[in-house]
Amino acid sequence: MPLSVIVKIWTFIVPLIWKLFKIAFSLDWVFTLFENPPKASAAAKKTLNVSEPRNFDSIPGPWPSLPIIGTQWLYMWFGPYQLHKLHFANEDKYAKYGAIVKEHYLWNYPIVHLYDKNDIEEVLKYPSKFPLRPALEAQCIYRKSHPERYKSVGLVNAQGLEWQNLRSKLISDLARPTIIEHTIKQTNIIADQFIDQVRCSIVKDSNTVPLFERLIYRFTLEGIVAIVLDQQLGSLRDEDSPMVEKLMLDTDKLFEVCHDTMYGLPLWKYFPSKAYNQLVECEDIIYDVFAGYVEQAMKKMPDYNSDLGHSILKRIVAAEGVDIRDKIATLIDIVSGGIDSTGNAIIFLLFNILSNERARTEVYREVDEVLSTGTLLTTEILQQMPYLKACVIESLRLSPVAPNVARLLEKDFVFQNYHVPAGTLVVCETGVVGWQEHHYENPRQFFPEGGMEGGRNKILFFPVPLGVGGGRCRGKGVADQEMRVVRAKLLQNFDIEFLEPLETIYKFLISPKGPVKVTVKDRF
Ligand code: HEM
Repeated sequence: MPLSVIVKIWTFIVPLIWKLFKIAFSLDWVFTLFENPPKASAAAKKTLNVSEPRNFDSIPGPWPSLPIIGTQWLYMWFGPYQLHKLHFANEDKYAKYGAIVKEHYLWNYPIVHLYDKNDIEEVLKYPSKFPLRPALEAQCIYRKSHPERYKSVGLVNAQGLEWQNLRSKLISDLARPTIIEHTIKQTNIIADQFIDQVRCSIVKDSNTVPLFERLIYRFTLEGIVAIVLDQQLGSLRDEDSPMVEKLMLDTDKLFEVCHDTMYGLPLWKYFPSKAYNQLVECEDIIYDVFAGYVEQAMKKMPDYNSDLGHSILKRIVAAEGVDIRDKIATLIDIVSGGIDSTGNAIIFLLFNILSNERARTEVYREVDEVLSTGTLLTTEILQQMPYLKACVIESLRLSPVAPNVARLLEKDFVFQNYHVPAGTLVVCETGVVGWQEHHYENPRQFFPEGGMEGGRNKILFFPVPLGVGGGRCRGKGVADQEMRVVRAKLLQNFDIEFLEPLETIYKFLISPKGPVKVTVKDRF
């Protein structure tokens, strides 16, 4: 056989057989067809003027962007990604396309993902008067259609001057260290009730605690209600509290439906969809419960004017120049923003510590050294536990709860030598940055020493898990305090084992996919 025929067979037939083999065993090939054209060859690159920013349209990303649905097909039943696994999808896009990726939402609206630490820092630290955050459209529509309850779309959705007014008048105290320090006694009381409730829930022979994660969310709900609303719901004292159970399910569901209405096809705009109806139901129930608390507080207003003390509720109720509807909505946003976020972070923290032999030993050593049974955990005592603090930082890096922060650009930027115009929606993928190998050795390993003084985590800007700049999370102090107190008390009292690895699911936040299976044994 002539050599040319052999070469032809080799270059044509063999790849064809290989392709057929791939078709038979996987559908991955379908997606490779839709990826952007191959990157320029080295020779072609030489001819490019690298100092000239490249065109916005040439930003790499999944392809094609179809009429109307853009690249949303990626998340449909036949696509490679799932909306409830968006955190993995966003990591995969980084691996496939690099540090900047462009997708197209409905009507081909572009969304740019940023994966470079410096680009992200540039966006989040931009000295903006009013950082522009994309609002939850379905929630805004619901709130606008209820003017008897909502004057505005609420703190988490408001923009510009309206947002600044709400933020400065209503939630600046939430981040004040003196106020947070004052709330630590309350957090201790709630944490002790939580420990008692865990103890009562241990199943005798197996030492398992059914629905462990629900107990954690009850703790964060009770904690935030005590700190922000000066009340106790009593759900950690009374096992059977249907109202609290409903409230927790509804705040959890609210995150899920916000996720579905934000990332899924917005059919709810045109038809009365299930997701939108669920959003309405959750908002109604949460509103009714919390409005009741604020009304009770309002009745005591004359006393409040004379002594606001350290109470966040009293300060919010007494704030001048803000409509009462905005006060109620802000209290709702604070409380619902603080339950699942901190609850998820506590579960991830426990899992990361207890499934790492070195961290587990060190943490128990520190707890035993610093705490004796029944100690009230004060800010000073917490400061004597640097390893605990480092575990919180490291766990938020390894298992971020809020894996990205979105902004609408206020001016033109150049990222990765691509021109990105003002008005573009960029998603800063802070979670993926925390897993990048050029920042961390073994980034998938839990390594709390990295978060300690002089440790490797210094290279990243820690506040990112809770945002940076003007729009950052104001609940950081509350979350940090709750995480440290409950974890210290849990490990002071119990030997805990996770029976299975934690699976995660994306419901606006990254959450553990329950049930979380643990065994819990009394240490003393
Ligand atoms: C580990 C737990 C938490 C995480 C990871 C977290 C994360 C975040 C993030 C990433 C943002 C957006 C920041 C930005 O756009 O730059 C945010 C905003 C917010 N968080 Fe948190 N958060 C946590 C706990 C809490 C708690 C306990 C509260 C309430 C006490 C809270 C209340 C809020 C509020 C009210 C906002 C909106 C601020 C605004 O729009 O001005 N968060 N949070």
